[in-house]
Amino acid sequence: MESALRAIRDGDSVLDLSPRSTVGGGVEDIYGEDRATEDQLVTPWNFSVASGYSLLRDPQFNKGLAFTEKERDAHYLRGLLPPTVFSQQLQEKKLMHNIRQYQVPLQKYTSLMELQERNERLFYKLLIDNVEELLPIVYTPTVGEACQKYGSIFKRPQGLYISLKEKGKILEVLKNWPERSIQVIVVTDGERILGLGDLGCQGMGIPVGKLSLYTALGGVRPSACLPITIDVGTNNETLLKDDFYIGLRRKRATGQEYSELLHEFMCAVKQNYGEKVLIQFEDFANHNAFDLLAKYGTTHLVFNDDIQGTASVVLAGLVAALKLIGGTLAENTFLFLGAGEAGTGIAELIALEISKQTKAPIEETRKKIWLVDSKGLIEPVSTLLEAVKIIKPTVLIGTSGKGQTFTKEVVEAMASFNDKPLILALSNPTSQAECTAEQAYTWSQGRAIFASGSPFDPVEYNGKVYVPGQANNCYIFPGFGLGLVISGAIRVHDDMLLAASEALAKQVTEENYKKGLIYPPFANIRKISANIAASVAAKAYELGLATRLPRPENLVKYAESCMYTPVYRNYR
Ligand SMILES: O=C([O-])CC(=O)C(=O)O
Ligand SMILES: [Mg+2]
Repeated sequence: MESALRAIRDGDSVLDLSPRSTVGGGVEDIYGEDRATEDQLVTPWNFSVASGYSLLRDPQFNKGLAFTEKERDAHYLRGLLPPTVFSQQLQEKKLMHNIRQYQVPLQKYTSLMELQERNERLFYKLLIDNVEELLPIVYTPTVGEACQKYGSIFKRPQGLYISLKEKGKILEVLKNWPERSIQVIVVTDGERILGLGDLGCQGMGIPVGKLSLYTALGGVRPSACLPITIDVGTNNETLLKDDFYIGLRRKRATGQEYSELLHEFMCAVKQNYGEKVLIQFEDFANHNAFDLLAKYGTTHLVFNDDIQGTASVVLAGLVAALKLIGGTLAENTFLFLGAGEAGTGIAELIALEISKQTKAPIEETRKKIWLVDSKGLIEPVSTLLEAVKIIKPTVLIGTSGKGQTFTKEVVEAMASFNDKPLILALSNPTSQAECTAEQAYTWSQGRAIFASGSPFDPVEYNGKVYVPGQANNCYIFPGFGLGLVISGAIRVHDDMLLAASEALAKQVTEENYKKGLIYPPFANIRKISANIAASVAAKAYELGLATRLPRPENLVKYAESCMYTPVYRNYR
């Protein structure tokens, strides 16, 4: 019943997930409640029409001062609001004015989170209309600081917490979440939050932030998004001793204890939401990230943003950069600092793309790609600087999670044998960036093409303004996920990552290139996402992995028509 209501309410929704009619004219019992026997537990959900005071307290429906005179009469709001009626535009103007008064980014973050919990549509209106200004607040880098202080700033839960205490009961826990038509889950276990390390249960800020971008940038409706944190403990001693820590006070579970909880979770998700729910893994530690992707990639619709999303966004930047530096991908030599999720993911995708372009086997194409980790593992090279001097890469990519590792000497060496060295400092947040934009431009005498994971302001050097790019996976994952959702895809395939990459690179205009940009501006991100979604969906159909049949003819138009818009709805 609830999903039927939801489908009516969200006329602009991405997919109609209302219960299917059966052949006999009845309604399919998707949640198995009609068939439940006495000893099976069901949740006694009760849904009613919100009005009056409770309508003002419901973030999905609240419009604050924007309720019209007619709505105030019809919904028992008289006297509960001051007499003036504001437009959504005026509300937006007021809020942006207020947010700009705060000097401290974390204050901006908490005020935005409070808005999200008070008036969801207004929150998304702000985020969409002011994306370049607000992205660094709700997302990298401020979200990192928010996670570090999550215990202190925690007010209301914004997602599901599944801890070892819930072992054996995960399906029940999923049923406690008030929404049932879930299309995208972002899940973390908090072990490697950005480049900040193990933040345990406080990692929740990441799934919450990523999903708000799924809605704002990718147009997946908010009620279909579910943030989840799996709490198996933390090895962060500071948090374990912190009075305000919100998670389990124990060391991380590993081995069988860990994999059993995750397996129960993965099974419960599929059982509860079906085959087409996308599970995005986020900020797991390396070993678990690779294992989970390999283990569930063949049975579930899973996507690891740190491995696959980052790979796709970086490949797009490289393809675009070739317009500036010339040559083909295969003619370049790549050196990575950091052989974890991002480094390995990017390296593999570059090798795959080169192999497709040149028809050379991937074992061959991997040979132009070098990875160095923090211990300098390629014998006999022991430092990054030595590696740079010996390998003479054209492209240097930092994915080590450690700040200030692209030193002056390293950048100067890159600039000594490259006319336009391509330098990507991808570690997040800003404090972990391998070098700053200013350092890259100054040390290369303004010749570097630079992009970073976290945003940097434009830099003036020798009277010229350089605009750095932001090679962040948020260019890819919202559109990628939308493409999976609108095609009803049931598995992710590497060719979809290549399709997304290509679609993103195509969005870079001549005007952008003239400014030295290898990524398009975020201001157009919804159009970019629709194009990425269309390419990913097209690939899903081509590979026979799509279930939404027949295939819509114009996939870009279809993607656009599916995207959530945050304008207020009128209430009867
Ligand atoms: O969150 C971001 O900005 C990018 C990302 O996935 C990470 O750094 O883990
Ligand atoms: Mg991440």
